[in-house]
Amino acid sequence: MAATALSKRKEAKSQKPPPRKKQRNEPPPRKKLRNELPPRKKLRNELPPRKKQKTVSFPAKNPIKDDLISDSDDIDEMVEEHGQLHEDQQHQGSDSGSEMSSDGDDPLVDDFLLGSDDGSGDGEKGSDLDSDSDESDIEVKARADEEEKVREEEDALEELKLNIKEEPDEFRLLTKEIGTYFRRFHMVMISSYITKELEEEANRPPDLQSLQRRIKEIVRVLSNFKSLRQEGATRKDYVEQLTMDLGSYYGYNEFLIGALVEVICIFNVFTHIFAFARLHFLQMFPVNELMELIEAFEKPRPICLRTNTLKARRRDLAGVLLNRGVNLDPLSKWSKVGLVVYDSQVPIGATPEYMAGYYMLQSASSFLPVMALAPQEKERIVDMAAAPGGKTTYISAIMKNSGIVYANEMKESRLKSLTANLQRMGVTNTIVCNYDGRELPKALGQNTVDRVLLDAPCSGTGVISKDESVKTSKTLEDIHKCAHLQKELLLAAIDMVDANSKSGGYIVYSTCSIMIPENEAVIDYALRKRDVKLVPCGLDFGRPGFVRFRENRFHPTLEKTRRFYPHVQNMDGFFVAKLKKMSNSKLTPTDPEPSATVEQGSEPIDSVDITSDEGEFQRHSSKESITAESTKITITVSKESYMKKSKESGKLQNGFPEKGKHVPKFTAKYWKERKQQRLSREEIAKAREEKRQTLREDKKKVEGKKRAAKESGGNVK
Ligand SMILES: C[S@@+](CC[C@H](N)C(=O)[O-])C[C@H]1O[C@@H](n2cnc3c(N)ncnc32)[C@H](O)[C@@H]1O
Repeated sequence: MAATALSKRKEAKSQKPPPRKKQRNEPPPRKKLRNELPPRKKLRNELPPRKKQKTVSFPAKNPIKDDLISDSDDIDEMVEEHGQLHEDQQHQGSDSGSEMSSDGDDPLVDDFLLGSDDGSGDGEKGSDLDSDSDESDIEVKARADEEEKVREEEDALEELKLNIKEEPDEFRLLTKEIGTYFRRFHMVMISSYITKELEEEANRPPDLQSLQRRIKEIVRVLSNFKSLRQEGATRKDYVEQLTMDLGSYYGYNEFLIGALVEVICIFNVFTHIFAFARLHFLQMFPVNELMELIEAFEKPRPICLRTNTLKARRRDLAGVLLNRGVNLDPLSKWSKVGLVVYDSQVPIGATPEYMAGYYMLQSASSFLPVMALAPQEKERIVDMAAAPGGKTTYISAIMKNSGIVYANEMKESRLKSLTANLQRMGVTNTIVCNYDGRELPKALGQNTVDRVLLDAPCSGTGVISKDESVKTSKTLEDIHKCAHLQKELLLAAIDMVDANSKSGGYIVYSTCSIMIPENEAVIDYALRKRDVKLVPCGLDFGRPGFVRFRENRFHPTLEKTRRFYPHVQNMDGFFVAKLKKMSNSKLTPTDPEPSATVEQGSEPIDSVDITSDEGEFQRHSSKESITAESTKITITVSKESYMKKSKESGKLQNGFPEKGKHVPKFTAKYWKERKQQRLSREEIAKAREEKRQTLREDKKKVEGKKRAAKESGGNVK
């Protein structure tokens, strides 16, 4: 019966003009809900605020998903417009921009209760009443009363279920732990209900509406955990459930949604002054930021174009395009050549200006690595992974077509687009190569070029809005593979650069991935394997790179790298690092601590083939190594012990431990040892001070002698 009543209502709704939010948040049973749902004001807090688009707002790709963060902005207006909305709905249907969720005093509820004229189930019932029937008025009324009674009973049952799993104030997190909790108190029915629910949910296709409701609720609880938490449930329970629900709702595989949660959490944990330990992660779970990131991946980024300064000036180009009906603006104050396109009456990739090579269609994030590279005229530069040439053509433009750019692309099929773009843009200083980037040092020579750009092949986890398949296609193994290739490519890039270049000696590494193993871990690896140091990217925005990941500690200078996020900069997720080559020596420098040299009789750390990411040792400039040698202080770990340790603890692969293996690399013991090494530093300082003291005394003696000689009128040698 309840099903019939509900389906009637649904049928009726479907005949209405498109009431967006109404459809999504199909109202729970009517009368009861009106009284029991929390007041609408509460809802404002439960939803993460929508990040205002900086330049241009785009239509939501998926209005249902959009709703998760947009509701909060609209609620106030909706409250105010309630009366008006109700009227509008009656007169024109409900396609007003002001939609709301089913929580709170939904106008929909009133609408229904008042018996809308939309041909809904009630409408049908009304038409029954009005029809020419042989039944008397009393019989009809009695039947109606009876039906109403039955419906109320069914509603009450429904409501009971809803109270258990859906309604905000009565929200219950279904976890096995909670099941156990109830079992402890012999509440067998509830316990088995929870277990059954969890099992059933795992086996059926995702119910988007209830997932959406639950996500909202968990977000709300996590935002005010102390007062809203459910007895017996830990924050971890909520976070785990949220991660799973976000995965199902937005269509991510388990690995990737977990990785996103981690990226956001690490950032917040380690940039908050009070967060000293990873444990704090759950105490300050940045749920709003997570929602913003995930939502940002659901929306396209602004369309941008880069003026080709070999052929045009931005002002002139903007004028011509405006005349063609392209609505645009300068991209941002950090770029002198970028334009952002709001909308266009012509296909922006097929205008005569595009064909003539006056501009390149390019995402804003793609400008960044080239800006960091800062090419100089007449230099020799390598673009190691160049197709389709967005960055190569920018480099050549900055160089004003002088010098040489080696534009390398391994995939033959992609050479076409690369050469076509080079031609279209009027680039004449480029040699196109077709090598595996790892072989390039052999082909072009070691220590022969001024700068290298490695815009590395990557997992693409920063560009989910462009390629949704990333959500489900990427696995831990893919990240491993990418990271491995990236490390090899980066070492090759470093090997090509001449550290003695008058104008250069730089390597820029970038990816459109937000995975730490593809970014910070790769740079940290290079720091350990070559004589390079990180320098500022020259980009005064973006977030600093991570200096820790799980049990890893990266070199502290990793904070000079830059991360860009769709929900923060309204750009694709991106990573940029700039390295300066300090010497052409391939000998990997030793520990950064000036106090550290290698144990007598053991191989240098550098000669260990570290295929994994774990940076137990951080690199140092050759200068530091010299200091280290001169101080002759012993390091605590040899190659043998390193290998032994790796074996014992299970290797980290590209920053991730092998499945099922926990790798406690940076243990308390390790840090204690480091501290002890630091004590050695004090010894060095003491030695230095003693030396200075001796010098001062020598100087005094000489001065004394001078004075004496002066007084006696003689000379002192
Ligand atoms: C991120 S895309 C480069 C985009 C390009 N820099 C641009 O701005 O237009 C990475 C490129 O690396 C190429 N690639 C993959 N493996 C490579 C390797 N081993 N050596 C060189 N290039 C490789 C891919 O075919 C792809 O074209």
